[in-house]
Amino acid sequence: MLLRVESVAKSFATQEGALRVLRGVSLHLARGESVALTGDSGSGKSTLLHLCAGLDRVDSGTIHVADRPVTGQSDSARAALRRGTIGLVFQQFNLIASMSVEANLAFQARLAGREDPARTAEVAARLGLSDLLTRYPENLSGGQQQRVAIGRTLAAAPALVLADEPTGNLDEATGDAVLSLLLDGVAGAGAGLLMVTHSPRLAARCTRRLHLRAGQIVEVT
Ligand SMILES: Nc1ncnc2c1ncn2[C@@H]1O[C@H](COP(=O)(O)OP(=O)(O)OP(=O)(O)O)[C@@H](O)[C@H]1O
Repeated sequence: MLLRVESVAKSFATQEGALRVLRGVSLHLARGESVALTGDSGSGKSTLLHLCAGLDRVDSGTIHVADRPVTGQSDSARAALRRGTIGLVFQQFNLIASMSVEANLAFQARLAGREDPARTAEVAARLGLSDLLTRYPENLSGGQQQRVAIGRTLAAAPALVLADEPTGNLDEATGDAVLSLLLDGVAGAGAGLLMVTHSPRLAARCTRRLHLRAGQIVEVT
């Protein structure tokens, strides 16, 4: 199993006391699956994604990615797992402003120890970025920037892609096109995708849909 989340609980301390955001969340995601995670604003979607990425710590429960534990690990061990196995795509494109598109595309693969110019070129071609390689992020449209962010992730060949509203900053038509590239790229690589989205329309394009309600997962069929 590529992603295994078992009975995860997470609270945040607030001025009104502990806010129990996740109350025993379990989910499984296999290779080749794309799973949409929907839920009302504040239901804990981003919190769950961050926990899966090892960017935050659970209160209780366990998370494994590619059979390796995320929970109960040191910050550096979680960072190493993230670098090697997980690709992150956020609503904010998070490109490195001082680097060209080509350097941005290669950056994560290098961090993962998997720099592969042929794969990077192929990903660039597939995402329609081949003519933009020498540009800098500030000279790209939003849709182009997000294609670079997705390309950067795919060029590193992660087993699991975690995406938080990856098309949230894009207009509908551009977002649809970018999501197609993300879904095709993940499926083509035999990876798995967990994608947070507000949009039932976008969620319907994934192979499976989960909904967070009152701190727990409900499967939507
Ligand atoms: N570091 C934090 N400290 C305190 N509260 C937090 C923290 N992070 C998140 N929260 C709270 O936890 C709840 C869940 O937040 P989260 O961002 O996971 O929701 P979400 O479902 O992704 O929401 P949205 O759809 O609006 O992005 C919210 O009430 C939020 O205010």
